Amino acid sequence: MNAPLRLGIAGLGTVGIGVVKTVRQHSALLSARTGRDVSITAVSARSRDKDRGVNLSAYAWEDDPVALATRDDVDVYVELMGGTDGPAKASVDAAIAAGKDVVTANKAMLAIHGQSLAEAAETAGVSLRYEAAVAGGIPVIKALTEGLAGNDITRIVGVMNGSCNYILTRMESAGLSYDEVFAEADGLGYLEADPQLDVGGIDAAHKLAILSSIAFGTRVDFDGIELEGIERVSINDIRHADDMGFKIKLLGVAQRTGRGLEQRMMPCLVPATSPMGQLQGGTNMVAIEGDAVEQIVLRGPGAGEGPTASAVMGDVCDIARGVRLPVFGQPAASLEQADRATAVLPAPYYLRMSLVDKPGALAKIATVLGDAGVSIDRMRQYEHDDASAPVLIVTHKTTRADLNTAIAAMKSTSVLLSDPVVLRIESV
Ligand SMILES: NC(=O)C1=CN([C@@H]2O[C@H](COP(=O)(O)OP(=O)(O)OC[C@H]3O[C@@H](n4cnc5c(N)ncnc54)[C@H](O)[C@@H]3O)[C@@H](O)[C@H]2O)C=CC1
Ligand SMILES: N[C@@H](CC=O)C(=O)O
Ligand code: NA
Repeated sequence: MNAPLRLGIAGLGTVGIGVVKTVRQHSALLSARTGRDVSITAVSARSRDKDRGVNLSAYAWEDDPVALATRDDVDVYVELMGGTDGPAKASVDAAIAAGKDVVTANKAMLAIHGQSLAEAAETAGVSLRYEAAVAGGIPVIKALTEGLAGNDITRIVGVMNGSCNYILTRMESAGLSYDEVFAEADGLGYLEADPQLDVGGIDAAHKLAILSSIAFGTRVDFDGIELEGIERVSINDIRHADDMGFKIKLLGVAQRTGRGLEQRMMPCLVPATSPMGQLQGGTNMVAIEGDAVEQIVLRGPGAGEGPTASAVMGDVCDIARGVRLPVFGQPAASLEQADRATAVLPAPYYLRMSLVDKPGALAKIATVLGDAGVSIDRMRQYEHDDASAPVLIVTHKTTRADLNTAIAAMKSTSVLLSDPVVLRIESV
């Protein structure tokens, strides 16, 4: 048996306690698979006295995560507190400076500080691993950095926030409004402490930024993501989209467009019968497309004690086995600063609009679309109420620029009662 691998764990919440339980339950399995005894020597969290349902008395306690990260009897610092800066960042910096390997689940920190952390870790010759940070229990980081390393990755598309998928699918199945389901999800503890991170698309965008960097050899660029949350998705949008054969998903898409990198996280339509369209509740799904492999689809739990601990322990096992990889799959110094590109590639779009119920209103809309070069694939008009007529249009593939031209022209026709809802349709 080789030297033991000693963990120091900062953060004893959902993920931290999951890791403590896994290390205990699977000690024989971990040593059989890695050839080393994997054990915990010290822990840290905000409150020492809190009952976490697990006896922690065998471990040394540190109030300060920086002190934990630099202890002589800690080989791997496991950061499971969260937060972009503050103690998480300070302690990871300290661990790297002290020559410790680091495992974290902190997507917010990596999405903002990924480049500098990767450079520091690689300069210090230590590992910085983060499988739990993206799509929880799904080994998507491992798939990209290792299994698909021989591919030129062409596109990543996925549902990466379980809370948003839960809200959207629950709205549909229960026929409830966004506000009602948001309150329900909050009550069930499904949302982050700051729910805006979930419903604003920010958490999912953090994850997309990390995946893009590995897939396209670029520096993590969270600010380059075109971002829109799910707060404005109404039950009507969900019902009408369903009527046209689509589901609404908070979808992340990253792809190379020429020399630029396009990154989007926003509500999109996907075919109702597609695997992505059928994704229910808090499950995540990521499709990766590469020139050699064509497409692979990974699906599984994106959050929760067990799935996240599973991902953390996968990283710990690699470190125990001596597997060392550049943080983002290639040396951080070689990552390119990509130009930002917006959605230039054409796609079909879905438009929902409310028109004045007067003769010729629909004809005016069709004319402005035609004038802008936007071709209509399908159209549906619903029973009108006293004053307005709801209309749905699915276009053929068009550029967002041409569609914007058409929408601007629509607004000056005086037949629109409110701004149209515009959603891109993605093929997955
Ligand atoms: N809960 C989940 O399913 C997932 C969580 N993550 C990430 O894992 C990390 C941890 O998440 P959870 O376990 O859900 O959080 P949590 O809120 O359940 O637990 C956080 C723990 O960190 C400790 N902590 C927070 N701030 C601290 C500070 N300043 N000093 C010392 N201790 C501090 C708290 O006392 C608590 O023990 C976050 O980065 C989160 O984004 C990633 C994937 C899934
Ligand atoms: N809030 C996140 C938790 C895991 O990253 C989600 O809902 O997916
Ligand atoms: Na993962």
